[in-house]
Amino acid sequence: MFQNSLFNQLPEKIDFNLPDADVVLYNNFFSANESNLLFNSLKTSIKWQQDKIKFYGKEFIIPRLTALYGDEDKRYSYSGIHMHPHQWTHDLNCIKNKIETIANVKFTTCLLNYYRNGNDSMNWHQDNEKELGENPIIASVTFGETRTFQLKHITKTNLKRVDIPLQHGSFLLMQGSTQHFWKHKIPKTKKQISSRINLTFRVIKNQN
Ligand SMILES: O=C(O)CCC(=O)C(=O)O
Ligand SMILES: [Fe+2]
Repeated sequence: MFQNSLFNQLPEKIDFNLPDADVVLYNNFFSANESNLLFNSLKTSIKWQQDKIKFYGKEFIIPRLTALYGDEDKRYSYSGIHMHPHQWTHDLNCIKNKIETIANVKFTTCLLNYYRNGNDSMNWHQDNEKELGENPIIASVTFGETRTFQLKHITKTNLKRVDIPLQHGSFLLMQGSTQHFWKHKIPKTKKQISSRINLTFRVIKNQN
């Protein structure tokens, strides 16, 4: 306990005040100790897979590993990949409960990304699938290596790109009109870096 209180940094809230968006970052939302434990546990216990996507008739291997967990009745499709969720685990429920106190919603689904090294990445996109509803709320948690999260306004090209380093134990919350007006990505880096686990909690509306 003493060690924790001495060495752990306090959570820090940063509101980016972006036009047409609501993006807030909490650094050190999870303590260093909690983050280390969760990183190691998720790395080995999550059922990671590597998917292929079809783009203009050609197949591409996605440059990262992914996994879908969540409520059993909530399927999720993105980039032509249809995923059926695995059941919530103890780790995921702990993380979900903690972020729900801030986000004020009950998340139904968690899409996880495992970036093995600097060559793994995610291209520009908006999380605006129709099952996420009109104004998607996306809660993004990072464990492991810091990667840069880039945001770019879709129509106001005079606005500068925003680069946000997402650190071990951080929690980024995107909501409101963010997914209508801004796209985001995780670029590759030539730096020799180790792996990062990202969890994006989402609310999937009722499906038939
Ligand atoms: O790895 C990240 O921080 C971004 C993940 C993301 O944008 C997504 O899963 O939709
Ligand atoms: Fe995304």
